[in-house]
Amino acid sequence: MIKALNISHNYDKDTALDNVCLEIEKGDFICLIGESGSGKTTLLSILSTLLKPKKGNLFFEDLEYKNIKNIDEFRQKNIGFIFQFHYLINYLNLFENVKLANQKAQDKDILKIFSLLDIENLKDKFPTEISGGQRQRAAIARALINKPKVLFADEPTGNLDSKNAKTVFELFKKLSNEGMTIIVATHNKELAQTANKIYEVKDGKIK
Ligand SMILES: Nc1ncnc2c1ncn2[C@@H]1O[C@H](COP(=O)(O)OP(=O)(O)OP(=O)(O)O)[C@@H](O)[C@H]1O
Repeated sequence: MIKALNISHNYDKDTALDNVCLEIEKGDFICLIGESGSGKTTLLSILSTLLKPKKGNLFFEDLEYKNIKNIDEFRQKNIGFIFQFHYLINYLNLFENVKLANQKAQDKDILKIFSLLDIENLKDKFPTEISGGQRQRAAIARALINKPKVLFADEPTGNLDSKNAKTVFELFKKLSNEGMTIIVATHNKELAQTANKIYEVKDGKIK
């Protein structure tokens, strides 16, 4: 699904990623673990096309990223993102937040995803009226509405209690079993065990 060849990156002088090679298969559920500052977010940002690497080559299903003509369309079709902070819009209810991410989405499809995440009864609530775990599930619904081939998540459970965090990882597992490729950066080594592959990032390299 994704192939990274000799990816290096630096922001200023210090190396953030050093010659990383990685192959990710369709349906993989991968956790990137490692100390703060090791390079997880940088790697996730590069793999998800948000950040252009200084060196190396990246392929998505044999298409080289630098040959992608319309990056917005590419992202919309293929890639979903979840961040530590949900970034939902407080003035819109949960249903409207998801609809905003895909104006063409059918109402029934939004409700189906809400039901999968067990938040269908919250569709009319605003982000300020629900718990952190519920907000994060709504952010996941927003990422899923475009049916991404690859879902990236950067510390998606950093704000959640252990029960909600476990639910989120179990959902990732379910989605990967259904064929979605999932790549998650996390500090939580215990939750990382839910994944089918764990890579430790250390000093900008994959150990
Ligand atoms: N925008 C930036 N400008 C300058 N240096 C940066 C920037 N973002 C990251 N870095 C540096 O790049 C290196 C890798 O950072 P990165 O955020 O990828 O690590 P991380 O493993 O995700 O850390 P954390 O677990 O704390 O989020 C670190 O040395 C960091 O200080």
